[in-house]
Amino acid sequence: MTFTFAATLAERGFDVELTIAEGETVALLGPNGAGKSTLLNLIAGLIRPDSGRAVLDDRVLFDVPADAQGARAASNAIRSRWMPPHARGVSLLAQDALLFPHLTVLDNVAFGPRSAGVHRAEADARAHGWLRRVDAAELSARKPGQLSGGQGQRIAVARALASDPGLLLLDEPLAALDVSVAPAIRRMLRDVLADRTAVIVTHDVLDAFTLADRVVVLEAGRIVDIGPTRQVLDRPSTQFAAGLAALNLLLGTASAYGIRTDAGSHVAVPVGQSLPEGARVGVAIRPALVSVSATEPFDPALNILPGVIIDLETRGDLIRVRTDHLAADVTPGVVADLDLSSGARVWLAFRPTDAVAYLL
Ligand SMILES: Nc1ncnc2c1ncn2[C@@H]1O[C@H](COP(=O)(O)OP(=O)(O)OP(=O)(O)O)[C@@H](O)[C@H]1O
Repeated sequence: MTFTFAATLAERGFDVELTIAEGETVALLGPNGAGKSTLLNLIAGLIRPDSGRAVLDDRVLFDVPADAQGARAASNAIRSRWMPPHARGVSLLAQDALLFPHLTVLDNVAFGPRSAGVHRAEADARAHGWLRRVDAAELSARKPGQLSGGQGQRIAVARALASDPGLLLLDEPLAALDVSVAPAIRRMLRDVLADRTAVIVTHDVLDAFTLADRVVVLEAGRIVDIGPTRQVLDRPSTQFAAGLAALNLLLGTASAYGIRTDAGSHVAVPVGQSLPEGARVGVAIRPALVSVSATEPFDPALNILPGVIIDLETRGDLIRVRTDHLAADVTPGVVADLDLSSGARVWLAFRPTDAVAYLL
């Protein structure tokens, strides 16, 4: 069930190419408006690309040559191919479980196989099987109106899988759920996604780590980062991915003495770490390893960068001091002692050995 996809949609500034291996789950991350839903909707067949081609297990979902529209008008020589959504073998699970309100849970789950021509007894048997798999067997006779949010989402997953899709698309499946039920649903998804080809849109880095083999970071309709989950989040190449991983990211160029950041600062990296001079590099630093001073410290052993505080945010026992460059996690006592507040000018320091530098 390898899936290959390429599509452009000029109206939304969208231009993405992606291949997903059989059984692989890919997490799709990106800021609001990045094009995550557009990608899912193009795969599901809910919107048409200007150009592109998508193939799932040798079946062409769409094939729209770049000049198809002009050519059709001119000669009709180049034809687009377009498979309707219901024939694609793709299930899209939306954020809110959209179950048929008048059908029982069992009939909701059996709906897919029945529509595909499977006999009632067999469709019901499959539906019971999926309800057991999502730990919701006892809900089979209920109507959707009698379900909690978490129960509804379990049923929606069972329904999406009952039609045995070659590709499962999940659009923030945990976003609408209470934090108290999300862990159980995440465990269930981990179980059902284990050997399945799937794309999951999420804003939660925990989902990426627990559910996905690979992450794709979209920004402004393009892929800006792609790779194994740990690699992309441990060694981010975009501020967005760094933010998800709660890391500071400095981007720059390797010099003979360390890194020259794009903002013009010099940063020393761990001794012995040699990066080819002139290469593009990222430097990741955990906010907990950054200290804040109100006056410029003098310590040649530290990297020291200036910053202007943008905001202060409580994070458990610590306060995250976010500046225009780096963020630092400090105790409330430090905030009080230094009288830190938005707009204040501060100095941020970290040891070279606490930075991780890597080629981009
Ligand atoms: N129906 C539409 N018609 C025209 N443009 C749209 C439509 N829906 C979305 N867009 C635009 O396409 C771009 C991508 O939007 P999309 O909804 O795919 O982003 P997203 O990554 O899913 O965002 P979010 O995280 O907010 O759901 C945005 O610029 C958006 O304004």
